[in-house]
Amino acid sequence: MGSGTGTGTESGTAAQEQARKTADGLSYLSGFGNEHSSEAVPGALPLGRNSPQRAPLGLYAEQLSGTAFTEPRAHNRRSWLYRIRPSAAHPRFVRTGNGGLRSAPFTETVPDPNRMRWNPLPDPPAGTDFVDGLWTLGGNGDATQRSGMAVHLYAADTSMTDRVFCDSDGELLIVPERGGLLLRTEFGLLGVEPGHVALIPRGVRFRVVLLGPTARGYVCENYGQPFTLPELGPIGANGLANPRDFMAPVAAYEEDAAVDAPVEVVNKYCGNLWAARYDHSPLDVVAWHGNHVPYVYDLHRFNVIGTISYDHPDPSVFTVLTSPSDTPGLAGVDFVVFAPRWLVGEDTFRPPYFHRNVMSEYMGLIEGAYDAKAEGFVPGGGSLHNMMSAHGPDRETFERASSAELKPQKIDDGLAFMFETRWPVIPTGQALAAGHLQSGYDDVWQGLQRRFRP
Ligand SMILES: O=C(O)Cc1cc(O)ccc1O
Ligand SMILES: [Fe+2]
Repeated sequence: MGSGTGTGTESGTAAQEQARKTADGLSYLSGFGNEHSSEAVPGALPLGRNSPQRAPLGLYAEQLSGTAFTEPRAHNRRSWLYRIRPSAAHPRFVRTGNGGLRSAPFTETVPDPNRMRWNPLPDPPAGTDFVDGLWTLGGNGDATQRSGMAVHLYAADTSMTDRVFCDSDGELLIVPERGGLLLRTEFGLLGVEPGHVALIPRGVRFRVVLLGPTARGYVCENYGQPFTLPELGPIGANGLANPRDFMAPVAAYEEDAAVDAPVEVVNKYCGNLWAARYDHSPLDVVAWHGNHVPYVYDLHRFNVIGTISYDHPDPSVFTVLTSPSDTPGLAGVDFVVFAPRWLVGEDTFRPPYFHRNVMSEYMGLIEGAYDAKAEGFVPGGGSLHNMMSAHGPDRETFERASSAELKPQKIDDGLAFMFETRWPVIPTGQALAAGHLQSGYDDVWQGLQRRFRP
C-alpha cells in the first residue's frame, strides 16, 4: 500500500512555524501547543477559511476535535485536515478481539495496598505488531467518562502494514525502551527512539513501523484532559521541558493511485477494539492546520531543576507533561522523568526519601539504573507504589547514601520515568497472574536495622 507517498513541505509564515530537520532525517514543526500548519502539496491548504465551498485540489475538509468546541481558548484543541477521501467514507465497525488490552473502569482485581514490581514483558510470539503487542498492567477512572488513565506495555517484532490504530478513549504517550519506531500518522511521520517520547492525540490514526528487529516500551493512555506543560511558577519563564523542543510532523500522505488497497482501521472505543475496512489508506491527509497534533520530545532536552542547597525536592520538579483535573494542582496523571543531573545537596539524604504518597506511582526504566533501587528494577520492568503505600530507597541504597561522602555527584547512568496519578492504579488480572510479576518485592526493605539511640 501507499506507493504515492507525498513528502512534506511546511507552509505558513516563518515566524509562525519553524521547520527543522532532525537526526532521523525527518522534518518537524517546533513548539508545544502551536497553531501549526503544513501542506505536502503546495496550495493544498486553504487560506483565510477552513471550509471553502470547494477545498483546494479536490480535497475534503474535516475537523478533528480534541476538546469540546466551547472549551476556553487556552485549552481548546482541534485541527483541520484536508484529505483525499473523508474519514466518514467507511463501512460498519465490528468488534474484534481485545488481545492483551484492558480498559477503565478496572474491576478485575481488588484494590491492593501492596507494592508490586514486574520484570520486562516476555518476548512476543513471532508476527506481533504494536497493536497485538499491547498488554495492559492496570489503570483507573472510566474511559466513557473521559477520566483516569491506563498503564500499558508493548512488545512487538513486526511492523503494522495493512492496518492503522486509533484510540477514541484517550491520548497515547508512547515511551520506547527498546527499538526505534516510525509513526506514520494522519499528520505525517514521527521518528521516536528510546529516550524520546511520542504523543498521539485522541482519535488520530497511525501505523507503527519498527526501525529495529524488535520494539518494547510503555504507554500511558490518558483518558482525561490532554497533556500540557506544567506551570513554571517561581522557576520563571524557562526550564523543565521547553516548548520549542516538542516536534510535530509535516504533512505527508499515502495513496496508491493505481490500486487502492484496503486498510483496516482498528478503533479502541470505550474499552473495546472495533475494526472497519477502508477501501483506501486513511493516512491520506495532504494538508492540515491546528493544535490537536501528534508530537515527539527528546527527554535528554529536559532542563532538570533541583536543589543547590539542601534537601531532596519533590519529584514534581521533574514533570514533563501534566493532565490537569478540575482541581487546581491535582493531576489526572503526570509524566515525570528522572534524567541525568548533578546532586550537590549538603547534609542531605540524596536519593528519593521514604514516603507515603496520596498519589499513585507507576515507574518504568528506559535505560541504566535508578538511584532509589540498587537491584531488581530493570529496563523494561516497572514498579507500582499505589496510594499511601510506604516506599523509598531499598536497604542497600539507604545504607550507601546515608554514609556516602557528600561531594558533587553526577547521576548519569539511567533514565527512569513515572506515571503519577490521582487515583490508585488497579492491576488487571493478567498483571497479577503474570510470570514476570516479581515475588518477594517487600524484601528490598527488609533488614533496615533499628538505629535509634536515645
Ligand atoms: O518513589 C519514587 O522513587 C519516585 C519519587 C522520587 C523522588 O525523588 C521523590 C519522591 C518519589 O515518589
Ligand atoms: Fe514514590
